[in-house]
This record gives sequence, C-alpha cells and structure tokens, in this order.
Amino acid sequence: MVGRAVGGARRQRSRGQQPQFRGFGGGDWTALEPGQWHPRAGDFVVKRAARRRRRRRRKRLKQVVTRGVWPFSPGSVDISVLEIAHVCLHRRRTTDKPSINASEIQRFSDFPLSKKTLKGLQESQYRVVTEIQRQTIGLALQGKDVLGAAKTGSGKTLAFIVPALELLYRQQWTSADGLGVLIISPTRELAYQTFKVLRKVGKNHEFSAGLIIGGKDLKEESERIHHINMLICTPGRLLQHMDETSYFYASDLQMLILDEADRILDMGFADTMNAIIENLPKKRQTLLFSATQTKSVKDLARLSLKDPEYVWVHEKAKFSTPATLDQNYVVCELQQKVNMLYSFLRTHLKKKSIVFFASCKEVQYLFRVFCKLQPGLPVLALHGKQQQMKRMEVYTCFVRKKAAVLFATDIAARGLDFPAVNWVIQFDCPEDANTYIHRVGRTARYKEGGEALLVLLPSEEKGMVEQLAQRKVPISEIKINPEKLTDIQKRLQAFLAQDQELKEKAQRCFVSYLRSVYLMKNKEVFDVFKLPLAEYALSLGLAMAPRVRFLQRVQKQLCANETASGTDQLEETEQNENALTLVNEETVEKCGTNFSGKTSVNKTKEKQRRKEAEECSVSSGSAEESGESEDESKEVSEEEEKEVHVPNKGPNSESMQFFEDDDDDEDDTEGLDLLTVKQRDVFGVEAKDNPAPGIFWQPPAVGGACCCGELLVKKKGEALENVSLLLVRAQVSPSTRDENGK
Ligand SMILES: Nc1ncnc2c1ncn2[C@@H]1O[C@H](COP(=O)(O)OP(=O)(O)OP(=O)(O)O)[C@@H](O)[C@H]1O
Repeated sequence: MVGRAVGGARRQRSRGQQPQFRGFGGGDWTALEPGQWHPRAGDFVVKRAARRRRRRRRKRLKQVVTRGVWPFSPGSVDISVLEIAHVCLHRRRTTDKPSINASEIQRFSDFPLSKKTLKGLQESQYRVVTEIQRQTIGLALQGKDVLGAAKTGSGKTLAFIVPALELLYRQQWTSADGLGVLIISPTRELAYQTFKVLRKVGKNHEFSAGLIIGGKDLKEESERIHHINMLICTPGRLLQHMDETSYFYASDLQMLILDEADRILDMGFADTMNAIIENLPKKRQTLLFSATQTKSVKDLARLSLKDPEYVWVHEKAKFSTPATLDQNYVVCELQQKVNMLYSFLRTHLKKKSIVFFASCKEVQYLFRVFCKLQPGLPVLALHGKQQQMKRMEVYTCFVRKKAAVLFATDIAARGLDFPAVNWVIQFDCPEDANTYIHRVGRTARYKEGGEALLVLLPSEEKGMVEQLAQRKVPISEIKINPEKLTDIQKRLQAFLAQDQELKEKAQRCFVSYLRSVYLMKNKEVFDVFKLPLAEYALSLGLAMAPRVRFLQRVQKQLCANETASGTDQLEETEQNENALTLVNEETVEKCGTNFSGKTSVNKTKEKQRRKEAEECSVSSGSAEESGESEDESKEVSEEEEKEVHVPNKGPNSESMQFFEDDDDDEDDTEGLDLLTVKQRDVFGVEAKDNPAPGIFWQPPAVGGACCCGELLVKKKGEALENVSLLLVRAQVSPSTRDENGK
C-alpha cells in the first residue's frame, strides 16, 4: 500500500500535478522505512519519523524516570524494562554531571565510562591515561567545549574518541538517529588512522562509523552516509557531501571534533571550515586538538567553541618536543645531500626511517633512483599524487615493516602514528618550526625513543636554528664525516643516460625543489638565488641544469627594478626583496582565517580549491596533502604559472629546454615492484658495508651526552668544529660499531 501510494505521488508530480494522497490515516506512515519518501511531509522519512519515534519514546521514559508513571499499555511496549532501567541510570549520570577531579585520575577506569568503552580500551591495551587524556576527557564528559594541545605522540586521539563514544552511548544513539559525531582531519591518512582507532576502541558499541575521504567513490559514500553515526572525514570531501548529497543531514549533530586544527587551516581550509561550521547546529559540543598552538587555531576556536576550557599540557615544559627525542642537524651543501642520504641509509639498514622532502616531484624522482640503487632496505614513497589506494597500501606496508625507509612529503608530517620509527630525516628544511615539530613527532611517540636529523644548507642554518631555539627545540649540530660519504653521482648519471623518462623526472625534481624554496615565506632562511644550481643538477645525475622559466622571469624583474632605481647597491637589494615578497603576496593567497560573514558552500569550495592549489606551491607539497585528485593537480600547475607570471609556452626558439613544474599524473610506482625491494645482499655490498662506519660522529667528550654510533659531532663554534673533524678521523674504529654502523 505504501509503495503504491508513493509511486502514485511520484507519477502525479512528474505530470506536473499536485500529488493527492490517500490511505495514510491511522499512523500508517510510521511504518515507512528510513530513506523512503514521506508523501505528506514531502520529505524523506528518515529524519522526521525517526525523530518522532524517538521523541515519543523519550517522553514516556521521562515519565517513568521523573514521575514514576508507567505510561505503556500492556503489549504496546517496544522498550524492555531493562532498557528503561539502563536509561534511568545513565540519565542520572548525564544530568548530574559529576565533577571529575583530573588529579585523581590515573587509569581510564577512574573515569565514569561505560563498560563497552572500557572493554574496548582494555582490549586495545590502553589502561593508564596520558596527561592530555587525564586533563581533557573529564572536561569533555561534562559536556564542555575543549581546546587541547599537547606534544606529538602524547595520545590526543583517544582524548577525543573516548568522550565521543560516551556522548552517543549516554544519549542512547541509534542508527536511525543519524549523524551524532563529526571528526574532521586534515589528511586522508590521518582520517584513516583515526578511523582505525575508533573501530578498535568502539568495537563493543553498536554505533555505525564511516570514513569519508577524497579519492573514493562519491556515489557509494552518498548511499551510505545517512546511516552513519560517527563520521570521520577530510574537510573538502565533507563539504562536497554537504553540497551534493541530498541524504546528508547534520542537524542532530552532538559533537564536532577538529583534529590537527592548525594544519586544517594551514592547508587553506579556512573558508571550507567556515562553511561547514555554518551548516552545523549551534547547540553542540566541540573539541579541538592540535600539537601546536597558532593564531589561526585561536581564531577557529573563537568561532567554533563556546566558553572553551583550554588545556595545554606542555605549556610550561622546558622543550616543545618529546624528552625521549634526540635531535641534531647537519649543515650540508645542496649538491652533497643525495650522497649524504644514500650514505646514511647504507649505515642504517636495520632501522625504520622517514625522510621528508619539500615536494612530491623530489619524492617521485629520488624514490625511483633509490630503488634502482638498491640501498639494502625496503624503500617506500608516500605523496599526494599517488592514487588513494596506493597511499593506503604504502601506509599499511610501512606500519608493518620493521626496517624500511619512507620517502614522504609533509602529507606524512602530521598525526600519523607509524610504530617504532627510529629516525626522522628532514632532507629539505621545513617551512617553519611548527612543521619541524610535527615532522620529528613521527618518532619518539608515547614514551618511545627516537632520533631526528635536520639537513640544512649553509644559507638556511642561522635563520632556522634561531627559529627552533625560539620554539624551545633542543637541537645540536653534528658533522658529516666526509670520508664516509659515498658518491653516487656517476651511478645516477648512468641511470639517466639509459632512461629518458627518469631524466625528465630528475628535471622536474630540480625545478620543483627550486620552486618550493622560492615560494617559502621566510626569506631570511630561504633564498633561491643563493643555490648552486649547476652543482645541484649534477648531483641529481643531470649533465646540465635545466633552465627554469619562473626564475628567469623573476631575475628579469629584479634587473628591471635595479636599473630603474639607480640608487646604491644596498637599497637595490632591499627593493628586490620587496619585489619578491610582492610577487608572492599578490599571487599566493595567504591562508588567513576569515570567519566573519556568510560564505556560500559552493563559492567556498571554489575558493578552497584555488587555495589548495596555491598551498601546493607555498608550503611543502600541501596540495598533495589535501588529497586532490590528479586532475585537480593540473589546476595547481596553472595556478603556479600565474603565480610566477610565466608567459604561455610558445614554440621554443631556444635550443635549451625550459622546464616548468608540470604535473605528471602517473603513479610513480608504476612498473616497479617497489614494495618488494627486499633487504637482500644485492651486490654483495651488505656484508661489506654493514660493518662500515657511520657518516656522522659525536664524540662524548664534545657532545657531553650519548654517542650516536660513529656519527655525530656536536658543535659549539668554529674552534670546536675543527676539533670535531679531527675526532671523526681519530675515533672511528670498527670495534665500536654495531651491525648498523652505530
Ligand atoms: N593511554 C595510552 N596508553 C598506551 N598507549 C597510548 C595511550 N594513548 C595513546 N597511546 C599510543 O600513543 C601513540 C600516540 O598516540 P596519538 O597518535 O593519539 O598521539 P597524538 O598526540 O595524536 O600525536 P600527533 O600530535 O603526532 O598526532 C599511539 O601509538 C597510541 O596507541
């Protein structure tokens, strides 16, 4: 009967008539299934019917709880006595909101949590709370908005997952109630990881949870989205569903969680967040978490949180990075960086390392050549130009590996929890101290130890070291032992001579690196004109440096400025710097937070896309991080062209090839069975090289503290440097090495 009537209504509507409904008296409509069209209401039944049923049930339960009335006639009851008792108990708990004294909390079981959550926590081996969990879970359970910040690896994920589960449990949330908790993460990988933790800890609950990220089938997601109670998503995809999915409702949302909030904003999602938040009910609880506190996070907090409790557990800590993290930097010429990386890996074959690069073209090229070089341990690559499936595959593969190296862009810098990472190497200087902190946070997580190595160019050293000192990062200089550097330039040249495609990748890598340096905001640290271009090209295996259009253009501009000004040299330089800054400011839209005024969802999306594109160039491959599809990546190139005012490519009259940082859409792992580059003794080098000494050195006498194999030399000024170099030669001895060269 229902089907007939609904079908009739559709036919009538398609004929342009006002539908006439019959046969729906006596409350028959309540039998409609969620998702079916409700003819009288002119809407889908899912929300309204479910809401009415729930309201009626709650009203009756309230009568039981508050007045002791039994309003159900025998036989008409759809609720068991046990269920009512349960609700009574929980109502009391929720309404009473017992004050929780954080200082008395040691274990999760000290919180008033449901048995289901506690069981999930125990089964996942989570018993004792961390500091951020101790301080925030209690506040969140009491219904307060919370802004939480704590060092990397301190357990922020559970600090929001536990209250989210409890909130829905206390409200007796069912699948018919729709979306109750929304968790927004900046990257797909982080969203996926959070989803896994939620599934683990919440497995005893009946709520449905969903992961909505870019790169997956939108239609399939749309069909399921209205059944989801807890949704984990990336901002772009969420907005797309808000725009395009008719089934998507967030009107009953109880809790909004913003994870790595500052990264969401850094990636240019400020307008998107603005639009998302406008589409959410005002009456809700909001939790916002980040490892670093920035102005934009505070802006976001102002907009989305009501009278929030600020929890910054490590605010007064002496250092802003984990105490178990050993941090060092080396100053290395640009043309030596690839050699240094290879030598490092050869001496750390049994370790698990992540190497961060500034752009995905660098990752693509160096990943390929390192696979060809077969350093003796598995090499993996993670960047935003990979297909989503590949990204997941690499992520899972690296999680499982005991010894491997992952070449990554900043897509892997935030929140990702790879177990037992020994080393984080920052091959390219991070954009700022915050990015540094997040990158090194991939090691030394939850009481584990770890080591971090930052590679700086001589021109980057002063500015970056100062920034790190200001952000309370304890870092010391160590020296490369030049005798231990393996030169791989000839091998790279040989590869490129045989493989035109690889050569093009090398050229793109070259341009892309220069672009990333040029677009960095901090001109005191990053100066593209100081880079030794010819030597850098050689170190990548290229016979000559490709000509880079955008640099030529900028240089011309600078020359024009110089000629026009006619003032003394010093003033000219200042003007040039200003001109550079102007080019950036005009074309690279800053991701400032503007939360005032209403923004249409569609417009915002456009804007956000543009910003994502720009962000790709501004920071270290951030458009990749936004999880854009390959088509969208093409927009990036267009934007970049505009940015640097490069004229349209016409027929090239010059003999030399020009290179722009065009996107190549292919998956860099194509044709290569990369994940199977095994730890085998490929050229018989392993046996020979394993006992080889490391490339860094840190004599205890100088560094004072531990000696990191034969690697590192801690520095304090020029005089000590010389001493250190001597020590390098004097103290390297096979007897002090282990099999990893440490
Ligand atoms: N209470 C706990 N007991 C044991 N292990 C825990 C606990 N809380 C978190 N962990 C573990 O600590 C590690 C880091 O946790 P998590 O990823 O939540 O850190 P985070 O603060 O979000 O880090 P980041 O800022 O890098 O995102 C994870 O491996 C997690 O399983």
